[in-house]
Amino acid sequence: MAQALQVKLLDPRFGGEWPLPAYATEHSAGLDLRAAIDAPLLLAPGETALIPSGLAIHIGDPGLCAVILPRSGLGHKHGIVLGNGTGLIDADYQGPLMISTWNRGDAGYTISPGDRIAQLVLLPIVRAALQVVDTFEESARGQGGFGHTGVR
Ligand SMILES: O=c1ccn([C@H]2C[C@H](O)[C@@H](COP(=O)(O)OP(=O)(O)OP(=O)(O)O)O2)c(=O)[nH]1
Ligand SMILES: [Mg+2]
Repeated sequence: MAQALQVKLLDPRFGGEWPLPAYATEHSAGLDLRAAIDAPLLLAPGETALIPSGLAIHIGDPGLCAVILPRSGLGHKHGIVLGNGTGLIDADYQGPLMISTWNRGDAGYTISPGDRIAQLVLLPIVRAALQVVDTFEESARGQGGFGHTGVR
């Protein structure tokens, strides 16, 4: 069962030379985001560029968010990941979806107009109603973290 999601097509190439946003396979979790640029963009090693997706969404439901994630092929083979790690799209955001694209690799990479350079995943979330306390009920983990359970 798919979740209705309002989307504005900000770039006129959608519905023409670019198909409407769609999931690549029947059970893909991510909706690929395209580089809505007008000319090829060479990202030098270490360089970051904020690339428009040509889309705007309005999630609206505070029980949902969306995240922008790298595509594994671009990330692993070409070092093209996100400058902000993971993009979080708030349910009340109505602006253009932007992709912070970072070349973490050691070779230049050229992004062409319309390339699918990242992906969007819609996720359920729970917002916290914070309760300030002085102590927590002791848990087995306590304050252990950052590898305190070892690696083997
Ligand atoms: O990769 C991203 C990350 C965020 N956004 C948009 C959607 C999101 O709802 C908004 C704010 O994102 P975030 O909260 O991460 O940025 P901020 O630095 O906290 O900005 P703000 O103070 O506007 O919340 O920016 C994008 O378009 N792409
Ligand atoms: Mg924020």
